[in-house]
Amino acid sequence: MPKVLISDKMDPKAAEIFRQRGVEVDEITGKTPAELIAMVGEYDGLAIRSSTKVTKEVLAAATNLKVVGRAGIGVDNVDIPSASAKGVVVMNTPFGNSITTAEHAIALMFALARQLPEADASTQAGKWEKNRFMGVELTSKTLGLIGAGNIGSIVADRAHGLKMKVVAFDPFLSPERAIEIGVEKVELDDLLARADFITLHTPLTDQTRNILSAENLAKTKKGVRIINCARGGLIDEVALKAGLDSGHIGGAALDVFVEEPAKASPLFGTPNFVSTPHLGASTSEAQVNVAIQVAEQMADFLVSGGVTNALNMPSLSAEEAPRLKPYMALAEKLGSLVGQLTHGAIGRISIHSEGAAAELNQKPIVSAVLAGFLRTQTDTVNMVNAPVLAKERGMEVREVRTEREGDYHTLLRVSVKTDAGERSVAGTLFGDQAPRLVELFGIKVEADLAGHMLYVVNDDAPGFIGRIGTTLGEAGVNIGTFHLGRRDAGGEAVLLLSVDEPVTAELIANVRALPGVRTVMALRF
Ligand SMILES: NC(=O)c1ccc[n+]([C@@H]2O[C@H](COP(=O)([O-])OP(=O)(O)OC[C@H]3O[C@@H](n4cnc5c(N)ncnc54)[C@H](O)[C@@H]3O)[C@@H](O)[C@H]2O)c1
Ligand SMILES: O=C(O)[C@H](O)COP(=O)(O)O
Repeated sequence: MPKVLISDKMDPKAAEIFRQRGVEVDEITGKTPAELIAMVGEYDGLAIRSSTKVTKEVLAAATNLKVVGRAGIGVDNVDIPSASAKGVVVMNTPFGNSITTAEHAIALMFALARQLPEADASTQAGKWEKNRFMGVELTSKTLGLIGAGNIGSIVADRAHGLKMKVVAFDPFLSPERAIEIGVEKVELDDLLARADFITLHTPLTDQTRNILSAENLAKTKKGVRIINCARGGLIDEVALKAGLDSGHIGGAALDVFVEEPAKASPLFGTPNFVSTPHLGASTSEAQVNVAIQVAEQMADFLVSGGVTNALNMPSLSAEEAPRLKPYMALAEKLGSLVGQLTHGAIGRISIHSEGAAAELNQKPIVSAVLAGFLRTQTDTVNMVNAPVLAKERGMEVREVRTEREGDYHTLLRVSVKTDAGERSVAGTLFGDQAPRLVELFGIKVEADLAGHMLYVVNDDAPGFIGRIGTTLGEAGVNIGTFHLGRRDAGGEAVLLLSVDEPVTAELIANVRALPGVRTVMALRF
């Protein structure tokens, strides 16, 4: 039974779903990195929010880990390259807390417009400072969105209801989408110059880090109010403090900080500064959503191989998984066969799906071919890291589909281009389930690729089969299956034998010494 650790505070629905789906679950929150490292080895899955840092060190200690599930959106607390290199799938729940976070941004915008936290503190202190607090209306003001994805577009929708004009800076926003969500797409400098309120909704990347730098803050309209419910690090906090102190910035509300937990920011106590402790996603509705989603996604993956919302692997629905599974087994075997039979650098690998195979999601099939191929070069490859490793090794990966059926109702062909030319192998599924090799380097064969095998290329001549049978018999090696194919009578022939025990170097030497033998190799599947 797979075992999952929930290491951050999560709605109880998550544990309930794991148990219902046959996944054992421990909930242990608040552990130090060292404590997490000591315990993570026993788990197949790790369910987290933003507190648990899934570092390279944690991943190195996670010897059984297959999946990290983020109940939320941001995955900047997960070392995704290290997870991919280790073959660990990383998934998030990209929509479960979007509305809640957008609402928090709107709440902070109101808090700034009417100085609600300061007015509340003063009133509860018995001061009744009615003349001290003078707010601004939101109606007719310009809201500048930096990032107009899921959350940014919900903020835009709510802002329209408040009769605000919305301008957006997002290099990846298409003009059509901008029209659809009712925003004016602008350049950053234009936004900075025009916005009365600015709200940030981008991930933290090398391009967005410090997007509100001292220089850019200086380009804003005097009195601008700024809200950040996305990630600390998008705003230069020192420059923000200076802008608030000088009065150029009329107010700032941060839900997220460069250092979290933020316990001693120089911004604390600054007039017109409002803060919350990373509460963007903290509503009961959002927490139930993300807990249910993450548990279902992780259970799907651990129990039936379905992949949803993975950041480092193609999606594969739990419904698709059973249909794709035999294809992935075939793809991995074909990849492994060409990997074992090919020597030297590979310039290009092509994966051609024909007939029924062409109707399927190709990404998992391609990943499986690459994993099978690269497993002959490295032990650490799997479906997650295979495309990355192939790229690192300079391999060009081509995907071709032909929906028309050829000789077989379904066929996968894997071709590799090396210095010696292009060679290909092809396989089908018998009864839509059992993988079978049907072509090997242009020669028709029909073989099951399983266990220990002996591959022989020889001259097609009478008596050869008897001689090889005798050689194996004398070595005490039992033959399981025997598959033959030949290019033409008297020409090149191939022989694929499955044997019950590993093929020894001595046996290979004995077979190689037989008359007419051109190539002998041991294969393992
Ligand atoms: N405070 C919280 O509790 C909380 C809750 C949920 C999400 N978040 C954070 O909010 C952020 C946005 O979430 P989302 O769901 O809207 O993500 P999203 O991926 O749907 O949208 C992000 C948008 O940023 C845009 N973008 C990327 N690079 C950009 C750049 N250089 N300049 C301008 N725009 C750029 C993208 O094109 C995209 O449209 C994430 O970082 C997420 O972690 C915070
Ligand atoms: O990216 C997110 O989903 C938010 O930052 C929420 O983080 P949390 O789950 O720690 O509240």
